[in-house]
Amino acid sequence: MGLLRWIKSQFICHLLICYVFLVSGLVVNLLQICTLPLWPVHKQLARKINCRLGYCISSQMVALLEWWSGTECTLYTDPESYRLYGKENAIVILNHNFEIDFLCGWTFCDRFGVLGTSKVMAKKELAFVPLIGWMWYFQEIVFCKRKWEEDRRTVARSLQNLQDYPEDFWFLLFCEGTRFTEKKHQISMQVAETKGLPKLRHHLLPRTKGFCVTVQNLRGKVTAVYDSTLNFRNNETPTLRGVLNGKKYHADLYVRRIPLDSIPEDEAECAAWLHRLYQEKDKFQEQYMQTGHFPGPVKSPPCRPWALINWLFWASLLLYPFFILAVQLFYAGSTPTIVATIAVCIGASVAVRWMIGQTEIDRGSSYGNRKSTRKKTD
Ligand SMILES: CC/C=C\C/C=C\C/C=C\C/C=C\C/C=C\C/C=C\CCC(=O)SCCNC(=O)CCNC(=O)[C@H](O)C(C)(C)COP(=O)(O)OP(=O)(O)OC[C@H]1O[C@@H](n2cnc3c(N)ncnc32)[C@H](O)[C@@H]1OP(=O)(O)O
Ligand SMILES: CCCCCCCCCCCCCCCC(=O)OC[C@@H](O)COP(=O)(O)O
Repeated sequence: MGLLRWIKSQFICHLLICYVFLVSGLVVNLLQICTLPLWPVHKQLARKINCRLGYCISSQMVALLEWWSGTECTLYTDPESYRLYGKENAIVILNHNFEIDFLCGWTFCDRFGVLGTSKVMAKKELAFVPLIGWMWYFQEIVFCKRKWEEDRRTVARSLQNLQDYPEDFWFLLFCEGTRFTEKKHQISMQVAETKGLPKLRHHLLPRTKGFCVTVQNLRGKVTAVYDSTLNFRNNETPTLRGVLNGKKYHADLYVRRIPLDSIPEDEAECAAWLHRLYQEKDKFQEQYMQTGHFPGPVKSPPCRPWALINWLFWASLLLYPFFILAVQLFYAGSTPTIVATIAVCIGASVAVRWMIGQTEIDRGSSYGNRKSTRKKTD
């Protein structure tokens, strides 16, 4: 093992990275709370400030992926579409097979300058994840309970709020609604069979309600759907824990730009359109499995320095007082103070482990583990 790899795998490095992340995150969350009085007075300014504050948190994770683990993210797309990325509002559709798929998504957002404004339809449970979930509240993320009877109104309302959003944004939808597992796949294919739909090998059957309501409510604001298919080279199974340990992964993302105007307005047709899209996505994944690459030319955006600069800023601000405190404690600290400090470190470490646990598929929800049935209200 090289020296650098050994250093990256050391607990003390993880502790320092997580310390910067936790403390800066709390500071940012606090600053976000301070913007609350601004919302009724100057909503657009409050939104712009919150985008930049949010960037301070999410870009630290991007920096971890790009600069710490050195993960390579390659984009397969056509040059015509490439010119528009980051310059228009878009709905992004992504497969949901990997623990760090959201992080690769964030990396591309950063490279196209839309990380601060990036949005997602997220399960409600994530709203309670410290720092990230709290930050999302101020970034107007759309939360859903994955219970359509309750979501249909709240989701539509949150989407309508984005109609006057002042900056370009990407709205991410994992239409499969949950991460891929063999069991969930098997069950969703039984559902596909009862609906007379072709079987998918690499995807769960997409849930169409969220997509249709998104298209309906963002029509006029969003100009395109970016159909994105992600995979990792050499059958890598990336984890956030691996990224923190400095492990390098190789992500390949295939993106097709589809004008929103070409998506049917009628709900049933829109749902059928999404099913067809997933059948195509499945073929792209099959091709990737066979050949090791997606169709289309490679047009990767360059890595930008801002995520690293942001991390260096927070690190220089927060690590110096941390070291002073540690030295003072070591030389002059009383036993109770030392014990209390160690307890705080252990607490912070447990908190970060819990947050990382949220990304782990093995600890995922049971959503999609059985066929859900719904009373026909629509
Ligand atoms: C150039 C570069 C391009 C791209 C770069 C890539 C990305 C960057 C972009 C942005 C980044 C932004 C942020 C990223 C950061 C972090 C994100 C992290 C995580 C958040 C993600 C999540 O939390 S995913 C989970 C939440 N989201 C969703 O669930 C969305 C999808 N779901 C839906 O749309 C659902 O419809 C719903 C949630 C709106 C409602 O769900 P509900 O279950 O109540 O109803 P459904 O209608 O869906 O279900 C009933 C119907 O489904 C059939 N059924 C039953 N059982 C199953 C089964 N097991 N599988 C499939 N289908 C099933 C049932 O028969 C019903 O059918 P009907 O015909 O009656 O409708
Ligand atoms: C630089 C700092 C490093 C510190 C690491 C702390 C990181 C905490 C990150 C928490 C971010 C949580 C985002 C999780 C996204 C996710 O993957 O959600 C899963 C859902 O889609 C579907 O859930 P499920 O139904 O369970 O499959």
